[in-house]
Amino acid sequence: MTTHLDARALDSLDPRVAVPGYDRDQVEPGIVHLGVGAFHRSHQAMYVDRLLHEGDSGWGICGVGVLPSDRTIADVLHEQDGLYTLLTVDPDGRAEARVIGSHVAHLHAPSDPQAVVDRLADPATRIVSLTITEGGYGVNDATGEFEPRDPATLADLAGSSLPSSVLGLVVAALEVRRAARTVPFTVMSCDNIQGNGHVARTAVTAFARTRDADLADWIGQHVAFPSSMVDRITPATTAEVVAAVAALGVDDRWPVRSESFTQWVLEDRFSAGRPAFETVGVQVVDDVTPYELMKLRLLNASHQAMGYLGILAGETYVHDVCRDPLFVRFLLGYMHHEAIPTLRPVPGIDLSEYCDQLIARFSSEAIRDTLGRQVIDASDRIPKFLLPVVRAQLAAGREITRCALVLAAWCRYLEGTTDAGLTITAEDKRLSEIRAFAEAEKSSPGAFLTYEPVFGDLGSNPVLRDAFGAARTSLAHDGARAATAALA
Ligand SMILES: NC(=O)c1ccc[n+]([C@@H]2O[C@H](COP(=O)([O-])OP(=O)(O)OC[C@H]3O[C@@H](n4cnc5c(N)ncnc54)[C@H](O)[C@@H]3O)[C@@H](O)[C@H]2O)c1
Ligand SMILES: O=P(O)(O)OC[C@@H](O)[C@@H](O)[C@H](O)[C@H](O)CO
Repeated sequence: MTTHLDARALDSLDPRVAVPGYDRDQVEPGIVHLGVGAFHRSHQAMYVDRLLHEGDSGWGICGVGVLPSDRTIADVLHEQDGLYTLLTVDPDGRAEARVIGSHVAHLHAPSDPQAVVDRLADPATRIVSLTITEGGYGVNDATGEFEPRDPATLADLAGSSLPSSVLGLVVAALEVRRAARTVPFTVMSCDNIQGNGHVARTAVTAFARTRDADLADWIGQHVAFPSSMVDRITPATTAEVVAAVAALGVDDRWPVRSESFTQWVLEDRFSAGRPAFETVGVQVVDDVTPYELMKLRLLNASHQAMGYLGILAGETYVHDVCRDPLFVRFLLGYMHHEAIPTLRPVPGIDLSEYCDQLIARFSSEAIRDTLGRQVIDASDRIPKFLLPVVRAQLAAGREITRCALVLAAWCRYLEGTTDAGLTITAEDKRLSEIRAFAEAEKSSPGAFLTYEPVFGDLGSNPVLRDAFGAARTSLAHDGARAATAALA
């Protein structure tokens, strides 16, 4: 017997499920969040739920779906009065369930773009936060220039009457605020990108400049774009997660399950005020860079390091790979010998302990994270997570053999079959382009590395070309396990 989750159900839920202990009717949405995916719901919305428990009712969230495919999610949240269940599990399998109440409004931009612009332009909106994926900003990793490729941004740049992209919506609202002399909101990116604040600033100001140079200058001077390091492993919701929540008596069409670990390190730069994030576990700092580098190069790059090799070796789950001593040796070897030498000291963190903790987090069977999740849109992720390590190591004349094996495994993965001959279905916005370079590699060694949108000028580096060539040969002749063993 389950109870449909909505505001009326909160008083009668199973006591194992914690519920909002504040009056949601009193909560004002001071934050508008674009990209209400799994991660936002396990992370930022959970921190804001804690804030609301502390009595700060001015910082609720209005969620916005920007893609047409976000319609279903908008409908579910509407049916559930914005409520959903967050299930957190630790590596020992202990679980906690909590209904998150911080989403008090929701808009679907493709259905009503003007309503989104109005909400963003409303003086009550003081922070606009984003989780729109690494590829959502249209900034070229190799050049740092704004070079959008997605149709919605291109249509907005071409002058469509109502905006359909994140940048179009944000810039349209900033234009209204400037004209009305309303203090501008902060744009707070929570995507896994080094210097995510700088990247967001580049994208927003470059987009605005195509409209009005004065507007772009005003944004550059007055809008704050704090950078942040965000961390909580959150796989996509599956039917199994829905069933786990139903077993607690809650009929929730869109719960989310994450690990219990969570971290958020945030720069203290806000143009229209901020909630007391530090009271609910956020580390508010002057410079987030060392934390970002640590997380992206150790955690996210390790996901890349295990993804392609693991899939070629026939594995499906992150925890299976991370309980295999061979892959653990390889991952720790990558972390200690190739990633850590590129990092700065991180205040309060012992990097060796951090690496061991990562292996423990990755080994958690309870969240059932998949290798498949790590390799979607690899052409957006590899340049942000792994190639900065390659560049820094090459510049210092240090080793890159494990990184080269990961790149070679990505190339083999794109060729489309596992070591056992099973078909791999890759998903990437640039799939046809990048696959052509992987095919060319078969007859022209090094061709893969000349795919400029990903590798930039790295493709001509002789050290990388040699290491990549040797790694690819090893993978082709011996398979992923043996090639990994040779470097583990
Ligand atoms: N899942 C995690 O463990 C995790 C952890 C830390 C950070 N993140 C960051 O959060 C991002 C989203 O992860 P998720 O797990 O929520 O994924 P998800 O697939 O559940 O959600 C992605 C969201 O981004 C939106 N989106 C995607 N492309 C967009 C575009 N071009 N314009 C506007 N909206 C767009 C989608 O509509 C959706 O709401 C990641 O790419 C990463 O940068 C994720
Ligand atoms: O979601 P992405 O694209 O940034 O990267 C995939 C994973 O590495 C990532 O989701 C991690 O699980 C997350 O960054 C942990 O905090």
